[in-house]
Amino acid sequence: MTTNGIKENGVKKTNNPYMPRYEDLLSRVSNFSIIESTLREGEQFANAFFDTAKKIEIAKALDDFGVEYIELTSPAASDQSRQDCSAICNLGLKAKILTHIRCHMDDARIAVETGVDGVDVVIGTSSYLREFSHGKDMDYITKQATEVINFVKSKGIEVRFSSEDSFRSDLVDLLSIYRTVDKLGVNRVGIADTVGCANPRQVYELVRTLRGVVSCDIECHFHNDTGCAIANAYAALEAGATHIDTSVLGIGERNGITSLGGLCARMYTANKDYIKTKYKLHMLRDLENLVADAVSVQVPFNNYITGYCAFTHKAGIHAKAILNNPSTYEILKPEDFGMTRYVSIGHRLTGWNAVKNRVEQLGLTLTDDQVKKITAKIKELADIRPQSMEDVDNLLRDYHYAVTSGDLSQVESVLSTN
Ligand SMILES: CC(=O)SCCNC(=O)CCNC(=O)[C@H](O)C(C)(C)COP(=O)(O)OP(=O)(O)OC[C@H]1O[C@@H](n2cnc3c(N)ncnc32)[C@H](O)[C@@H]1OP(=O)(O)O
Ligand SMILES: O=C(O)CCC(=O)C(=O)O
Ligand SMILES: [Zn+2]
Repeated sequence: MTTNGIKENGVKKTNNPYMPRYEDLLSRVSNFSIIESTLREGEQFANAFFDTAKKIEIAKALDDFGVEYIELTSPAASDQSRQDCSAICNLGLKAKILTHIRCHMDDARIAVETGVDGVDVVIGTSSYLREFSHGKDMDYITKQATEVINFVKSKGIEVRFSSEDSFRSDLVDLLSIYRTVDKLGVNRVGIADTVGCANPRQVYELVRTLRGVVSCDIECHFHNDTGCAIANAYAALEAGATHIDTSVLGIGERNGITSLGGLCARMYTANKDYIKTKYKLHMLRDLENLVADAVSVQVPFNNYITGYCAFTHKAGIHAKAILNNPSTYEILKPEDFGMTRYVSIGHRLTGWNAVKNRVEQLGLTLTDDQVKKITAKIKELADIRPQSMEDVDNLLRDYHYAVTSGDLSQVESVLSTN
């Protein structure tokens, strides 16, 4: 690794603190592609059933959003899956269309006839899957992969080879098969955290090691069983991965994979302009609603970007600062995603600055001292039950009316404890 003042490849580096570090040169956080797998991994979600029309609607929406690749269910899964794959290939979308198959010639023969731009080939390399899934050893896998890859390449379309359950596979086996398929000329190799066991540090190390072994692109696929799917995707990009698999709302087998929206949120913090230029972020909400509806789930309340409270500020200390400068408590700008900010004031954690802002929004005029008094009243009421915005607005209007009337008994009546 390059570090200042340390010899690398026999060359002494100068001790310049501004010199780019090796890690920075590896990083692809500002230069990566999304392989959107709602129509493949997402179809493995427990609730998912997409008919042809729904698949086409989702594929078009993903294409509009700007993802670079759309991955579809294996055409070997069923006759309708094969027909749907061809139908989506015929849509003439900007995104490249991929399908995902087992490392098997039977599947490969069907896949190349669908009109896809590329085929994602996968086979398990961990001892679990070698023993209990397909039952093949590494020699057999290598032979089979060679045949399938050469066949797909002979059709002039992209091919990716991926090792399922990469993080529970033997590192020597992994690097050896990746090196072999790289030499065969695959477009990408894939690393898959199939069971969601990996953490960002392990991901960084494996991807960085692989980056030194293959010259092709590196795709990564992360399951979210232990909550690391987005962080792992970020770590992979930092280590030189070029492609990340996502699905809308993260739907997939078990509790799913890196979500498209979550990845956008994370990458926005790394390079806002890059993400804003590449993807139509304001379409995210409609895209998520489309998929949520198709699989009969609600968008989670705490979803990245589009969760109902993702841009709601509540505590008085936050509200004051947000009203002065939204960057104080917002790393994502809601307007960049077609969302709006909301300051909630009808509760006992509110503060006079937030209430004053609401007073001004309503076009009322109160002194700071008066705002503080009515804030105390809001808190008193909210100690009993939360107040809706309408409740608060009515109270503010009543109080304003009372103070402008000059009738002290009316003022006291508004402020008094009932
Ligand atoms: C981690 C992942 O998500 S990988 C992608 C998962 N996607 C899918 O499974 C797609 C949907 N699947 C299907 O429709 C079916 O499973 C099919 C059509 C692929 C296969 O169906 P079947 O022939 O009935 O086999 P079944 O599903 O019971 O078992 C899988 C077979 O593939 C073999 N296999 C499993 N993984 C692989 C692989 N990556 N490469 C080659 N063969 C494999 C298994 O050994 C087993 O073979 P067997 O028939 O000799 O026992
Ligand atoms: O093909 C791949 O890389 C990933 C397959 C998959 O869905 C997984 O391993 O979880
Ligand atoms: Zn998966």
